[in-house]
Amino acid sequence: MNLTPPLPARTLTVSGLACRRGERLLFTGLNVSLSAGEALLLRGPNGAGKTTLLHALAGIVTPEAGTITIEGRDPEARPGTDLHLIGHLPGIKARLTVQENLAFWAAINGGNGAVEAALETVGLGAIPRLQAGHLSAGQTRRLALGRLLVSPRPIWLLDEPTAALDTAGEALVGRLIDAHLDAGGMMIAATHHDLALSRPPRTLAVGKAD
Ligand SMILES: Nc1ncnc2c1ncn2[C@@H]1O[C@H](COP(=O)(O)OP(=O)(O)OP(=O)(O)O)[C@@H](O)[C@H]1O
Repeated sequence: MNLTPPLPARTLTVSGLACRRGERLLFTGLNVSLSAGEALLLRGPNGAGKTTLLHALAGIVTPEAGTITIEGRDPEARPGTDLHLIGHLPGIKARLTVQENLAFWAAINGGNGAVEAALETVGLGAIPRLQAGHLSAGQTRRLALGRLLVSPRPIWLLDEPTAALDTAGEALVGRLIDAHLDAGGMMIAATHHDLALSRPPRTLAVGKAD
């Protein structure tokens, strides 16, 4: 699958990261670095802090300590413009159609407008005019994944990307990530499941050591 053009190379370096939520210090001293073409799976039990780490990487949670450095990014660019965060909440507008949702995301993310191709790829090509509020859980997840395709960005942060997906959907996620890595992107996913990737990803245990 060749979905994305060559992506601008980035290096992500996390040093001594600590994150707190309320009274709880979720993790401390977290170090990892990732280069173009690499994938990292975040592992840990419920509540360990995987989503919090993704949000810190996306710049929407302020760490308690440590640094997150993205080398290669345009220092003039707005924060977050070289990454996608696909979280538990799909960010879909229920009253817009399937096609309108992706067109909306392409427009606000400065995308390439390849909405029809993206819908075909994620398996929603037959229902572009259906209101997104009527989609099933798995179809909703597929539409959220379509956002990755209409505005290519080098860093994908995915929270349980296979949630609600059937077997074919799980394979689709693997192919999308493989193509993204082949194009020079990087991907970090919080997941309790293995992803169907062609090359074994690195893993990082998130949570307190005690
Ligand atoms: N805004 C918040 N205020 C207070 N506590 C929070 C907040 N957001 C998350 N938490 C708490 O932080 C902890 C870590 O949550 P997080 O969602 O990062 O875990 P996770 O490892 O992704 O879990 P899961 O595997 O269940 O998705 C949890 O105990 C959660 O209740």
